[in-house]
Amino acid sequence: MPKLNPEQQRAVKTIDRPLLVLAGAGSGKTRVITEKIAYLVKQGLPARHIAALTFTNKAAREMKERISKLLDDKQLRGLRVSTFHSLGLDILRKEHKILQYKAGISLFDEQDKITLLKNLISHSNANYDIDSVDIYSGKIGQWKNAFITPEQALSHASLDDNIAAQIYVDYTRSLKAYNAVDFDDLILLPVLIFQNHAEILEKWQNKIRYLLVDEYQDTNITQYQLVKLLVGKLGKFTVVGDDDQSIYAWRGAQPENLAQLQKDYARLTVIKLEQNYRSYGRILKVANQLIANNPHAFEKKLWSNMGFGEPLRVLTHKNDNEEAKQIVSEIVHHKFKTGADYGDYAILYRGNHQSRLFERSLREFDVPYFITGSTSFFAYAEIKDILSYLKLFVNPDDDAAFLRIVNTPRREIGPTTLEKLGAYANERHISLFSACSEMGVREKLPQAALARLQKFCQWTHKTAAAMQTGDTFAEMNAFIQQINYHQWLQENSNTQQAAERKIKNVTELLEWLQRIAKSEDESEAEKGLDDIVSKIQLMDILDRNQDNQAENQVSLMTLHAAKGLEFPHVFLIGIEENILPHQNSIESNNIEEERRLAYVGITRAQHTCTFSYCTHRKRYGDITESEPSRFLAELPEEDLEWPSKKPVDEAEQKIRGKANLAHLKSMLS
Ligand SMILES: Nc1ncnc2c1ncn2[C@@H]1O[C@H](COP(=O)(O)OP(=O)(O)OP(=O)(O)O)[C@@H](O)[C@H]1O
Ligand SMILES: [Mg+2]
Repeated sequence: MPKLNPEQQRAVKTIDRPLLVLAGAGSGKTRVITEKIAYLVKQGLPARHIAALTFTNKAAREMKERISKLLDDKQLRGLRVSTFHSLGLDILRKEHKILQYKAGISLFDEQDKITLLKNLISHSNANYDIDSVDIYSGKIGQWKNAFITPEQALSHASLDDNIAAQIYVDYTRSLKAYNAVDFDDLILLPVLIFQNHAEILEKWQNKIRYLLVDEYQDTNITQYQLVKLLVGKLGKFTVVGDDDQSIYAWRGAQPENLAQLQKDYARLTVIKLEQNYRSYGRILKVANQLIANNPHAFEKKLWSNMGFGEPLRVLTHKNDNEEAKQIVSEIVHHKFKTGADYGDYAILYRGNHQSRLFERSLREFDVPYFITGSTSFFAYAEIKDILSYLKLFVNPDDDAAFLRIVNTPRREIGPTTLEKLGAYANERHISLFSACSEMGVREKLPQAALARLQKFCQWTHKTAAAMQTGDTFAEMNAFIQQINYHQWLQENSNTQQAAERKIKNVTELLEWLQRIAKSEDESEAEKGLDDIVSKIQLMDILDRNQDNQAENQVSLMTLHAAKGLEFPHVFLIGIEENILPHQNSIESNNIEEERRLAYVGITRAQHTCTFSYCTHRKRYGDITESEPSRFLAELPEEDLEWPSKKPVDEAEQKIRGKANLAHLKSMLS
């Protein structure tokens, strides 16, 4: 490992006061975090008192890996390196009683949330509009991220937001009735607990005596509250971030949190790192010039002594099919010429849908690849089914799980029955499962239908008990047999092949669950069914298939997913108006965030960075004309190369015109 530079060393050794490391891409911020953890342990602070927080499981995993090279197993024991959300889940699972939650809390994902909201809307007499369900859902998320409770939302909401605020109140009440929380609650509820119960806060402050946060610019208001509460007045923390890489405003991120730190902690030390160890100088120069077009609250410099490097290429294509083909063929040739590994290449894009044509070309060329964040294993119906059963065993009040599997496989429990049951449960503010055993429901449902429901409930109880007391995994296999699930999959698949694939997925899920149960984990010794289920639920929501990439595969991912990573060769594709910058951002005049995204993309590159755009592209079934992104015109002309001159002279002229204009402007100002 090369030595840390003096500023990095200062950052590692500053432990007696709050510290902010504010620095550009590739300057070693994440490295400071990992080295600092090792330093703290070697200074005598046991690892179990240290927590490091990141935003994705992938980042957490990478960080753990880096630290394990610096410390041995014994020194590492109890170290907490996790996402904000899994720390929140941990707190909630230990302290749920204070909020009158029962053990076995269910975690609702976005789809569960929408289903619940729709259900509330359809059973309510209030003036709710089913077509606005996405808007309500978004609003509720924004409130939770801004640390606004339902009561506060209701009393402060504008006329426009009033209905959403009412739904927020109902939604919160229903979640509680189902013993469920949503993703945003994983931060919000721990903050509420800490704010209202000093003794619990003190316990956690004692547990976590030093806190480190990576990518701090992406914290939202509620996350900042959590950090503030945990570190207390002493402010034993290190946070690192880069305001130019703030790309989660749409999820409530507040880059202002960087400035806020200075106001909240008078003793805050700010360290800036200026040397970039990742990229060739030219890549850095191009990135710096692009981001200079954004206003800046903090002045940062960034230089590299890795050598200047070749000009960055801009490839133009006549359509998106060609783009995919040519880039894949470039990669194959380049690899052949230089002896690089496929793992050295990354194809980055603005939206997930852009990966499709590339996948096809990669397969045609027989190039191994890995897509981060594509359709998740957890999105498969059979996986959702089995997980819903398990969720229901852990928490019978989980209505989302109940509805998913009460009639899968078929039990002759139809929509009319469920509708009547739902109306009754809603009236009484209880879960569907509880409603089945109430006296009052007898008047609402035909006897035969109710008998079938009750039979299902009894079976659920019995199986859940067996799973909790007996051999969990043997019981899991047993229940899947009892419900004849494999046969049901056979009957409900179009081909034998599809059925086999689904059965294989189920087997894989069971193996995975077993691995989770066995995996040694920082803070938990016991691994009951509810532990396993909550772990896998969070994995599902956070990860969406970001799991173990094999070596020697080309990486495909969105710019958002690429944050924090680095690759020798980067292809930034679809650098076109309405894609990057995204159409929505153009319409809402939010170009700065798009520029930061482009900056994140360019700064992932170590040796080469190639841009590519098309003059025509298929959108919504039609061929439409595409214009190169305005960001290309903001880049220094002398550092770009346009190899494919012929077919698009005109477009290039246009860009060069703009580039000259930008150049002139920058000279004049
Ligand atoms: N002092 C150093 N000497 C040599 N290499 C270093 C040094 N510090 C960091 N590096 C290397 O530089 C690269 C970038 O470091 P790191 O990922 O920590 O940067 P970062 O500031 O977190 O970047 P980003 O803003 O993209 O998250 C890594 O490959 C890291 O190993
Ligand atoms: Mg980093």
